[in-house]
Amino acid sequence: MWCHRLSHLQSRLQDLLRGRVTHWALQQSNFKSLFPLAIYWHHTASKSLNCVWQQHEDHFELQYANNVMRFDYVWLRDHCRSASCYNSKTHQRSLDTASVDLCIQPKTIHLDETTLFFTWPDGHVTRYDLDWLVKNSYEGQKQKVIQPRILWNAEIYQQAQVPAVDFQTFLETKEGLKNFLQNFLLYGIAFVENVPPTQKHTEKVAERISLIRETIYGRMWFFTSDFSRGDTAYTKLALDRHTDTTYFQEPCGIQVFHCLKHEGTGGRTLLVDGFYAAEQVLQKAPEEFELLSKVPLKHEYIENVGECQNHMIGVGPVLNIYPWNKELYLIRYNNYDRAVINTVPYDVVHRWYTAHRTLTRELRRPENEFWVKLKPGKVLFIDNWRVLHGRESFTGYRQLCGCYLTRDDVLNTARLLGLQA
Ligand SMILES: C[N+](C)(C)CCCC[C@H](N)C(=O)O
Ligand SMILES: O=C(O)CCC(=O)C(=O)O
Ligand SMILES: [Fe+2]
Repeated sequence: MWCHRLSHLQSRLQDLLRGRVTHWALQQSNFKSLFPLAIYWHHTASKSLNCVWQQHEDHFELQYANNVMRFDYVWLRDHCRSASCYNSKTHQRSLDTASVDLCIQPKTIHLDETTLFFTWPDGHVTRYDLDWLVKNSYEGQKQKVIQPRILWNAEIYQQAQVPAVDFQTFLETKEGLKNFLQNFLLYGIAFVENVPPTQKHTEKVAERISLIRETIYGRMWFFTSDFSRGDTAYTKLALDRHTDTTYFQEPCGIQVFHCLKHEGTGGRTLLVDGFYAAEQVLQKAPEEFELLSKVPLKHEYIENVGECQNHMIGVGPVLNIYPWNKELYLIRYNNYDRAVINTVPYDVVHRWYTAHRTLTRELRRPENEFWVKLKPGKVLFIDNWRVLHGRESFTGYRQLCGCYLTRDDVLNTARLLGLQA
């Protein structure tokens, strides 16, 4: 932003020569204090408001409600909520951001009660409520989590005694739905019980909270151990903990399981909170956590069984975190479907394997394993971006039905019910 600084400095020097300096602290003679523009802190008249601000050369600084916030001038112009810049009916920006001068600076700034007024060089006025700025500042967001969660191991989950919601209550009441979603958001798993054991009823349950995500497995799927598809899921073999569809660019957000029938032994479902395990890695070996969040890998699904021919590739790190607050939002963990690692130099690969081992060790701790036998009538929702699932090998005839859900639509439902998601 040199254009900014130079032109500003020039006009300041001109002001100095003409003796038109207003907010210029001449008594401060050290070099550093001469050049940053704003030396002058503006205090509010009312002491109770406790707000001070300063107009710097390239940003606006605001201290309010125990926050120190810095705002870029283009940002301040871009977020203008005036009628000509923002359509409050559609909640969409009308302003063409590309028309804003990247060196823009306000001509004047003033505070009236709790509203800041920025007057721009063309005379346009932007107003911001102080609380809106606090809520929407980077500094404010950085300290907030996007989604509150309760991380669990088997004991924590069992002690929490999270109730399952009844089928009728879930379908017919807003509270039933809201309680269910709140638990799902907090723990990453939730159950609906007393569901008639059919595919149609399972679909109804799924549709109560989201659109169903159709994939190569269909919309609603129904499977047994007939190897009708080229994947170990369609056998009687045990499956170690994993998340599904790691080979999609966006892995499916939620998985719904309903066991419609099992005449035989074994076949219990294993659930592990991947975020709890990742948190242990962060505590014990932060540099390994960081590596797992930085190294991108491929997962792959290659199928060639009968009519089913598919080749899916998804790329991304094992741990996905928001860069501004480091919050974990997606774990991609499937050792069966992990593709050849060919995107990483050998020395990083070795460190990656070490980090992956640390995470695997945490995921495999028996105290982190929650085992449950799925029974007809009990529908399980799993946050496939957080909780890993697996199964014990089994004997006999076992039918499972379910579907994947689009994460956006589940969160949409939750937000409309007033939940933080
Ligand atoms: C659930 N359903 C049986 C339809 C699909 C199974 C997908 C299995 C695959 N290995 C994965 O983990 O993504
Ligand atoms: O058979 C099961 O219980 C689950 C298999 C599985 O991992 C899947 O279908 O995604
Ligand atoms: Fe799976």
